[in-house]
Amino acid sequence: MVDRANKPKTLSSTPSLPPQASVTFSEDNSRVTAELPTGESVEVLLYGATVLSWKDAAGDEKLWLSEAAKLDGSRAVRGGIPVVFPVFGTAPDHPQTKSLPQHGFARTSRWEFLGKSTSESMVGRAANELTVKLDFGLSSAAPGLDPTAAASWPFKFNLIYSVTLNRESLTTSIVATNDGAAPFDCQVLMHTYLRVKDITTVEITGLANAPYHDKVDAANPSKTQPASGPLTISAETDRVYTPVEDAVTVTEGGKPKFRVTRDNLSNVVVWNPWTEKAQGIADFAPKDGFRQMLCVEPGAVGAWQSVEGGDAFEGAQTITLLD
Ligand SMILES: O=P(O)(O)OC[C@H]1O[C@@H](O)[C@H](O)[C@@H](O)[C@@H]1O
Repeated sequence: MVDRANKPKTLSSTPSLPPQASVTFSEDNSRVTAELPTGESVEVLLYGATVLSWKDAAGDEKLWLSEAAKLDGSRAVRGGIPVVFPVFGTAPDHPQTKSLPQHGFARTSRWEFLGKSTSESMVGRAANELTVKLDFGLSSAAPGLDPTAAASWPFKFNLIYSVTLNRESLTTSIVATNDGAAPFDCQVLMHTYLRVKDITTVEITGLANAPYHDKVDAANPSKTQPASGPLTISAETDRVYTPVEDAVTVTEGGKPKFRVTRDNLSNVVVWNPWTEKAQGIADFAPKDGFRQMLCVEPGAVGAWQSVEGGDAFEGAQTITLLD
């Protein structure tokens, strides 16, 4: 074989397809799971469009889910991220929503999976820009709508709920459209159960000077968070904050763990049932599981959002992993 001085270089191999996120359904079509090629994953139950699980590339779970949570559509899921709409808690004095069950009907309706969008077309993007978005829908005409909703809330509405997984964050966003002529009032909240290792070493910052409604202290509910020092949890805590800042940070053992950023959601509820309350919640297990959870719930619940016919309310949270 003649050795040529200017022999052509070996052709680089044919460009392979960029890595893609996978989206799969459970056999019974009750759940959809998305996984990035780098290993991060999110699992959503169509019942409630409830995010059940969010794992990082190492497989570490970021959300708390009760061992006794019902996942068969018989009741709202205890854990993960239930969607609260159109009422937070109950509102006996609010004529439009007074007949609705606690936290409304979005978390007890079966949503439709509308589709996925991924970053697969974004050739050349860095691995940390990989993303997959799952869209879910629920409307007043949907077959999966909780029958109590149709009976108690006679408005024409359309909800789109999107769950977006990135390598280091999870975003959930909602668009609530009024498809009818009559205006409706609503409240929206994402009831996120964050998983922690030991609640006694958890600190929450980003609430300085925030007014809050203390649901545990019925006699004296209107308070303000001090200007300095983090919030720590050492007893039943159930507070509706109206923070000045648009993000709260959760640290554990002195290390930043989660940043929860709100977009057009002016409140954040901080909830931990602690010992006695956890005992009384039938689907809360194990009973000392309150030590491994902290609810940080971005929402628009301090006031009613009035949505005119043809208009929409939009809000989102992004939870970023800091550790
Ligand atoms: O038991 P549920 O309906 O899921 O509600 C759990 C908690 O949800 C929180 O958002 C409320 O502030 C608490 O008051 C409530 O106890």
